[in-house]
Amino acid sequence: MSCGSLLGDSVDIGLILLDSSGNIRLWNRWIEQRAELTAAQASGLTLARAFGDHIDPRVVLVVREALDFGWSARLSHALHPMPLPLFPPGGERNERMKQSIDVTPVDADGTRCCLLQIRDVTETVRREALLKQQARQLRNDLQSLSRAQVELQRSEMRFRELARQAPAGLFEADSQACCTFLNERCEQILGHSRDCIARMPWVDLLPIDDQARVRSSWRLAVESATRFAEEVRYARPDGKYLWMRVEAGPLRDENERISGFIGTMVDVTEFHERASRNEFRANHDGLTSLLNRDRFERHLRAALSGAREVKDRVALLFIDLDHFKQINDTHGHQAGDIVLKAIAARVRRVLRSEDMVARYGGDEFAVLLNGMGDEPALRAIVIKITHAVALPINLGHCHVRIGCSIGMAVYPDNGDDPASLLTHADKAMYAAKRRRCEMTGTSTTLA
Ligand SMILES: Nc1nc2c(ncn2[C@@H]2O[C@H](COP(=O)(O)OP(=O)(O)OP(=O)(O)O)[C@@H](O)[C@H]2O)c(=O)[nH]1
Repeated sequence: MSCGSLLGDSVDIGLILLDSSGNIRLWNRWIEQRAELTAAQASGLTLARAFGDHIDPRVVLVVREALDFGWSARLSHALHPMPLPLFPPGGERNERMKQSIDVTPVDADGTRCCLLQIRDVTETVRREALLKQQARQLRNDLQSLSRAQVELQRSEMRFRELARQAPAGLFEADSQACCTFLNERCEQILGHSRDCIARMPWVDLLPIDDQARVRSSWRLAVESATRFAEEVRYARPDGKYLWMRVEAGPLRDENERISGFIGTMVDVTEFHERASRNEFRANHDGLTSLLNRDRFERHLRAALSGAREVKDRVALLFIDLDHFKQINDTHGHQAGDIVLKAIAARVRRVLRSEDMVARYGGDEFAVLLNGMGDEPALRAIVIKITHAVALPINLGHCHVRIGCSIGMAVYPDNGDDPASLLTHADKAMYAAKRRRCEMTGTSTTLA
């Protein structure tokens, strides 16, 4: 074996040396393994004869140019995908190897020969294709990302504008109720700038007495991942006092963990005040502000069932003004109203705060005394009320005096339900009125 053959077999590229006539002189082992033709079989043949018809005509051309004009050439895979029919060693016949061929004129013993250096670029081509595919994918991903970024910016702008114009206060807070976002309306409601309350728990702005209750309600919402909803009192720094409805729902991160709350603050002061006014109106008499008949009877029912349980006593007083009509007739209806209001205030004043006083009808009042049952104590209260009612009432241009008749009923002595106690007290009141009329004639004492 020649030194050239030895060298040729030890390299990891294909080497073919053609003499000046284009006949094969060297055909290394690398080629043997991929062409399935031994060096001995190929020796002296032209490339076309050695490889048959499957050879790329460009190979023949560049070999001719190298031999005739001494030109070098490269047949790269990109332009000539498979110049020679070479196959991966041990591979299938249909898997032709991708190659690049350097064609170089060389001088051997004073004659021009041509050397073909053939490299297997199958793997390089495969990697290139993979890289190209990855680059394409990356480009697509980048495009989607920038589209998503534009969309995100747009939706952020949309949200900011919506939040700016929202009629309700919008806020975001962490699990400790510290605000991480507040819109303009929130600032207006709270009367604080965002910077001033950012990162502090909004609960700390509430009146001290309410903080513990609201804080524990917030904590409960955080722990159970449920909605928070509370109506809270709030004193603004400018001294304005308001009611706020605060509602918030949990926000979850990508791992479904609660990352905070997003919610609304709405000024419901007007609604609240209207509701309290309505509630007051539904339960109180418009002229005297005492309880109305309906509310009084509900209190009476509740008091009786309570007394029944603890075996207590309950007293009911029925007060009717004497000859009240004469005040209306003499001084006018407005004067009558002044008298009714004055009497209501006086009766209220002589009783304990826990006693209930109601305007029961036109000039009738009812009193409910819990835990009061013994006759002397009741008599003392009746006398106190009678004296208070009898004091002169200033009508502006004159004073009037008016008397009253009082009837009483005691649970359980005179009945054990509201109706029988009210009937008893009413009858007792009429009996008292008869006695007073007998004693005083028919006159209402006018000053
Ligand atoms: N000013 C005024 N008068 C009222 C009001 N409600 C009822 N009245 C009048 O109260 C008067 C009650 O008359 P009566 O039931 O005869 O009572 P009285 O004049 O006190 O007569 P006796 O109970 O028999 O002593 C009527 O004239 C009603 O019009 C009110 O809200 N304001």
